[in-house]
Amino acid sequence: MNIRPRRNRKSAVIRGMIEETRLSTKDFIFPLFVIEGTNQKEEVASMPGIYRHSTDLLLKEVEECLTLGIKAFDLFPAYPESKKDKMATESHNPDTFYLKAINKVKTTFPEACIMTDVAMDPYSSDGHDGIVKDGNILNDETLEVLAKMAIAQANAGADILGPSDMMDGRVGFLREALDNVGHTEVSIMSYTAKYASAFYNPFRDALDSAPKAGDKKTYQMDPANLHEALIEAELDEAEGADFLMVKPALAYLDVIRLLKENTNLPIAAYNVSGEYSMIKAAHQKGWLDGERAMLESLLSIKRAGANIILSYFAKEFAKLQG
Ligand SMILES: NCc1[nH]cc(CCC(=O)O)c1CC(=O)O
Ligand SMILES: [Mg+2]
Repeated sequence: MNIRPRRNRKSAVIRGMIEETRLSTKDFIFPLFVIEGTNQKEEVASMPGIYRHSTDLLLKEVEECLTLGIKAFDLFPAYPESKKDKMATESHNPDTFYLKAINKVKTTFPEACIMTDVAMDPYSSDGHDGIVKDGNILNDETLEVLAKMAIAQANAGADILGPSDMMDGRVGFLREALDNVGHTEVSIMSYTAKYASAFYNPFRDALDSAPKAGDKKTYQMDPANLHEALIEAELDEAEGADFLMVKPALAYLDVIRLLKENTNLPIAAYNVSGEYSMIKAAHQKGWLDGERAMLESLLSIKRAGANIILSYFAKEFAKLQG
């Protein structure tokens, strides 16, 4: 034997030098849940360690994360049922707490990068990402609502908008709507390949946003499909997306790799709520080492080709870098 791969594994120093993939706090976007009120901090039952914050406490959380090196945040609002309707009207009410929270965070911490979510579900009495009519999700009518909320979020100070709804044509529609009102600098991170996944349930608990009837399979992608993601990617790129996202991440590492190899745009991956919760739950049961499982899964997402990772583990990861 003149070739022994184990020689390159013999010490921590050598292993460190030949590491092909390295995670950095700069890779992360930290999703945060926002609720109305003051001095509110509620743990999400199915996401240990993750909270819904009122704006005042959200500012403290953002400040702490900035100190740890996390500079990018994705804000999601949780609304009570009383604020929801079929048309998601509250999403573009200029006085709504979510838009005010975006503005407050951005003006308090101008150095932070603030991403927001463009989709109807947190404000929809149907719990769907689009307008529901006779059990169908209307595509083109939904685009008008998305454009209103996108402009409202851009006006509030969002740096990056994240359309997470999977309506066809929305990236181009939003790009034009934003440009028409002068928001040419606001970026779009498209949820390009978003699958109809079982791993979103804890998020829907956090937002109380589960569909009231039916599922999301007529707009979110079928987990069986890989190449269909390329169709979505080509369209989003042509429509002016600045970043392409794959979601979820761990069960879709092949999709991350495929998109990475087929675009020059940066690729983001969303390490979703269920991926977080299953590691936390197994750790709580003593069935695996949660910290190692976290690091290994985050590493796999980057190794697959993601430039950016949206993850509920972001803060925990940053703390470990210490
Ligand atoms: N527009 C909805 C939206 N935006 C982000 C997530 C999921 C995020 C997560 O699970 O962490 C979802 C859930 C869904 O599509 O039902
Ligand atoms: Mg699409």
